Formats: sequence, structure tokens, C-alpha cells
Amino acid sequence: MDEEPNVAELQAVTWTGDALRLIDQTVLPARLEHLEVRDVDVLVDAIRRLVVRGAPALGVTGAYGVAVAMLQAEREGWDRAALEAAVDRIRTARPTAVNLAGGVDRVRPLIGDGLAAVTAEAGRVLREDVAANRAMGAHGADWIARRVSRRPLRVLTHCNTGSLATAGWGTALGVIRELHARGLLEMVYADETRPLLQGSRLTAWELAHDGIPHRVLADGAAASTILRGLVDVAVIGADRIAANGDTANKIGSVGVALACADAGIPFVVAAPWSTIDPGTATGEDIPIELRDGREVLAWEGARTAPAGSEGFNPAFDVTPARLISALVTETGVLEPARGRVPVPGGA
Ligand SMILES: CSC[C@@H](O)[C@@H](O)C(=O)COP(=O)(O)O
Repeated sequence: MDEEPNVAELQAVTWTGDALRLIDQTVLPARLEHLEVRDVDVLVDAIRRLVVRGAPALGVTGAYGVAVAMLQAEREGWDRAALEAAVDRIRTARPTAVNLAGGVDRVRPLIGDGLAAVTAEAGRVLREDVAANRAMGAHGADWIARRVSRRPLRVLTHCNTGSLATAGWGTALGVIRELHARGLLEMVYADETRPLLQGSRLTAWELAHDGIPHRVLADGAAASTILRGLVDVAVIGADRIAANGDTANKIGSVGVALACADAGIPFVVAAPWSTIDPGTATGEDIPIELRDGREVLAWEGARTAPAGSEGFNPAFDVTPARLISALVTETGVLEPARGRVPVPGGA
């Protein structure tokens, strides 16, 4: 494992010139390892296993994934139809995060212009995401500082939305980093995020490296922690935001939103415009990934549920716009609960 990585500057996804280099998020926090991908089957498998995950990081992966497919096509003599089919497999490897398809679609029209054109555009997807995260951090911290009077702040978050989930810095975790940098933060409550523990494995790892005070709690403890008055604001990310502001994010997010509404504290979503999908009218239209039930029945291969039990493993839920106090984007803050949604006239 690398010595003391600068986690805020970590890049989950990089292009080496002939391969896609991914931080293998399945083995964190025990080990910081990388996977170099030169093969579409390997890439699709890595996306499905969550070697790389988080909506914006998947967007960058999708964009560079086209380059991976082009190089493999050249090596193995594929025709254009085989290349397009391979690109489609990358695009649909996971269904909920709209950024994956968005990243692929952004570079796909450039295939005919050659590899350099594709990787240049993918590089722009990456750099734009870092810039968007920095802007979201500032907008989100401004909004929270205006709306919440208690100092210092206690913030709850769910899943991982940091450098690992993006091209760098983070969406919701970027807002938290900015609050910390401004000296406004007392404590982060990081939901562990069952069943794959992105909160305890990845968010806590990022927070620990940044020296940000945090506590990891079971997902089932979030509502009571909020209702007991231990949290001032919740900030989460998003995988897809419908035109009416309904927001899909990691399973467990809507429970946090309901608890915030009952406690009268703000529930904030931080996401770039690349996560907003005007083609999806409402939350009901967002495809929710149903993962293998074994992920909730076992841990590290050891069965935790009785042999006869069946698993049910939706990876995301949808928080209705009416429960979202603020939607922080790189261009500013919308307030869906007050009817201010991403696309004017959205359903
Ligand atoms: C900035 S990341 C936003 C979301 O993608 C994140 O909160 C999330 O739900 C990730 O889910 P995952 O299944 O780990 O890809």
C-alpha cells in the first residue's frame, strides 16, 4: 500500500496512454491497488464488481472505455459493428448512474476521428468533473452556512461521494471537505452503507486521511441519530436525477431524507449537471439496479443468513423531490422541495 496517499487528490480513474488504470475499490481500505484494463470484458466485469463506482467516476470510465474498446478492436481485428457492440456493453454495464451512458455517448461520435480525439474528449470529461466538484463544494458550503445556524456543524452522509466516486475531490464529500476547510465542521456521521460498505470502507478512509472527525454508524442508526438532534444537515450524492428533481442514490438514502424531513433539518443532494437526466421525467422512470441477492446474505464469502433465505438487493432508491431541500450543482443551488427543479416545466 502507498504511504499516506493524498486522498483528496486521488484519481480513481486515469488513462495511461494505452490502458485505463482504476483504483480497485473492492479491496479498500485494506490495500490501495490498481487494475490496468485493456480489455472490454475485464472493464465490464470491473464496473459490475464495483472496482470502479460512483456516478461521475463511471462517467469518466465510460468515456475512456471507448478508447479501451478501440485499442482492442485494432489488436483483434474487429469490424465497426463489433466495436459498437463492445461500446454498448460498457454503456449498459450498470443501469442507474446516467453518467456511465453519458460518458460513453460524449466520446462515441469521435470514434471515426481516431484514438487521440477520443482520449482528448475523455480527458475533458475528467477535468470538467474535477472543476464541477470544486464549484459544488463552494456552492454547497455557502448554502449550508446560510441555512443552518448551529456551529460547528454535524453532517450525515451516505455511501461514498469523494475522490473515489468522482474524477477527484467529490460531490457531497466535496461539500463536506469545503465545510471542514472553512472550519465549520464538528463531526461527520458516515452511514456504513450496506451491503457493500462504501461508507465505512471508502468514505471513512477518505475522511481519516483528510483528518476530518467522523463516526461510522450502521445504516439502521441514521434515523434515530437524526431524530435525537445529533445531526444538523444531511448531504448525499446522486446516481440519476429526473427532470422533476426526484433523485436516485444508494439504497438507504430515502430513509435519511424522511428522517430529515421529520426532524426539520435540510436534506441536501450534491451532483453535477451530468447526473441530471432531462430524458427521465420522474423517479418512477429511473431504472434501479437489482444486484445479486447473495451480497446481502453473506460477507466475504461466509454466509450470514440461513441457507434457505432468499436475498433482495436493490442497489438504489429514489428520494422524491419534495424531500430535497437543496440540489447543489456546479452552477448553483436549486431547491426542489420548493418547486425549483432542474428542468423548468419538468413533470
Ligand atoms: C458522487 S457519487 C454519487 C453516487 O454515485 C453514490 O452516492 C452512489 O450511490 C454510488 O453507488 P455505487 O453502487 O457505489 O456505485
